[in-house]
Amino acid sequence: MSVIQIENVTKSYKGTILFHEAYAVIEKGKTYGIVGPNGSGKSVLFKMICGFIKPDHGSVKIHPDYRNKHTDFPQKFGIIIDRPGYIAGKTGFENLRKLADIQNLISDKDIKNTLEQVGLQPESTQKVKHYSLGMKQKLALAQAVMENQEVLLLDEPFNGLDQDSVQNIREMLLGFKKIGKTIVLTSHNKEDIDLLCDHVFQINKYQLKQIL
Ligand SMILES: Nc1ncnc2c1ncn2[C@@H]1O[C@H](COP(=O)(O)OP(=O)(O)OP(=O)(O)O)[C@@H](O)[C@H]1O
Repeated sequence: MSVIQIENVTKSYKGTILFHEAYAVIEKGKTYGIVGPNGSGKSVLFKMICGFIKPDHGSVKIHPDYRNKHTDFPQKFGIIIDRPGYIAGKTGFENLRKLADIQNLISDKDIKNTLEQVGLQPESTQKVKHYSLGMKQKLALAQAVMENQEVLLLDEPFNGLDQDSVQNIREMLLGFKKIGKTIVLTSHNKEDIDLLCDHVFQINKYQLKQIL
């Protein structure tokens, strides 16, 4: 079953072409890597998948199981795109609790378990404004996965992480893979891509070229 179908998508900004008649299919339960140089359109692709921006032509089709009746944002999707806007004066837990309150699907304990899973201290009183880059990244990962979403769109999930943390997050994602989640991620690190991905699309000449 295909979760996402990118069909004939063309997108440009002020005369800069990013995609021209691009196609790709994301199948349920597989892990995909999207690779390409800086500025090639990986984040823009993720934003189109999430319905935050529209293609100029063509379409991004989301399987009905994941369509949301009320918004363009698909349901059962956990995402990292750019850096989430946190409330700087609150702790990691408080930030996640606020986000979780939107759907109210998970308990405080679930949030704390997720913080621990990504390598943050659940009970820490440190405010997010004092977080390091890597800690902010872990918080972004926590918000993406905390609700046990079926599909994860992760733009540069390993950004800013130290080696042990990279290992921890790789293992977390491999665990998600094992239980059948669908994962689409970008990384500039070939090792992450080789280790995690079943399939790889490379942005090449405005197309999504499947290289694995
Ligand atoms: N809202 C926008 N308005 C104008 N240009 C934009 C907009 N959003 C993205 N772009 C441009 O589109 C191009 C692709 O950006 P994108 O962030 O998708 O690249 P990327 O492949 O994710 O890069 P990186 O590897 O550096 O993260 C860039 O040149 C960027 O400046």
